[in-house]
Amino acid sequence: MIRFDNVCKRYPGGHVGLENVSFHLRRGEIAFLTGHSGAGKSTLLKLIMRMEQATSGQVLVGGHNVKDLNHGQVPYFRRNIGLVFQDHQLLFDRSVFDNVALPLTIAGVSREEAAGRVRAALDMVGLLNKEKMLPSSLSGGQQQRVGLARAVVNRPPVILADEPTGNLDPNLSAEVMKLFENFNQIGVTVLIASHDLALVARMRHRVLTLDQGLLVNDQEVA
Ligand SMILES: Nc1ncnc2c1ncn2[C@@H]1O[C@H](COP(=O)(O)OP(=O)(O)OP(=O)(O)O)[C@@H](O)[C@H]1O
Repeated sequence: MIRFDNVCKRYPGGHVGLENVSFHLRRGEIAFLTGHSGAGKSTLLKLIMRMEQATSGQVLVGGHNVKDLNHGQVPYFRRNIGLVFQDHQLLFDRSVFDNVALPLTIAGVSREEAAGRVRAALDMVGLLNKEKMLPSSLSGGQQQRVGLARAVVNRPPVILADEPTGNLDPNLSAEVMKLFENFNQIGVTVLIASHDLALVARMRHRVLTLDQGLLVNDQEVA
């Protein structure tokens, strides 16, 4: 589903983002991406999203080489990928419902059709009874779950998460990780960047480890 073949990324000024990285995340797989600050985790996720382009090597997502996408195809390509961030980037003057509906509104889905999908997504993250509330009245863990519902409302085949539990305490982090596992169990391919090594170890999934742009470890779970 996501394949990197000898991918190098150099930023202007010669900064190394990634150095000769190769791996294959199969359809329906779940994996973590770890490494110290600056190791290249965000760079790797941005290359999958085509927010950055490889300097050399190939990035394939769903069998498509992302470098072949033209400007107009990129927004459609990105609808296949649900994104979850540490700071969840919610709109604080809109209700939970409107926040989750946003990707559907942008895609031109009617409000009636959107309503069913939004409620299904909120149900999956356990927030069905909060749809009319403003994000500011929710806890940090609940806000992160709104972000997760928004990421999956389009039913994307892939979810990418960048430090999704960075601001959460250990119990809430475990709850959010459980939700990623639930999505994975219904067939979604999931890649989660996290520097929380203890949490990653407890989850017992494949771990890709970056160090100064190099993929130094790719550990499958027995
Ligand atoms: N736009 C950019 N221009 C120049 N260098 C960059 C740019 N973005 C990232 N880098 C460099 O690429 C390297 C990898 O950065 P990246 O953000 O991918 O690391 P990371 O593992 O996600 O770090 P963190 O955990 O701190 O977010 C770093 O040396 C960084 O300084």
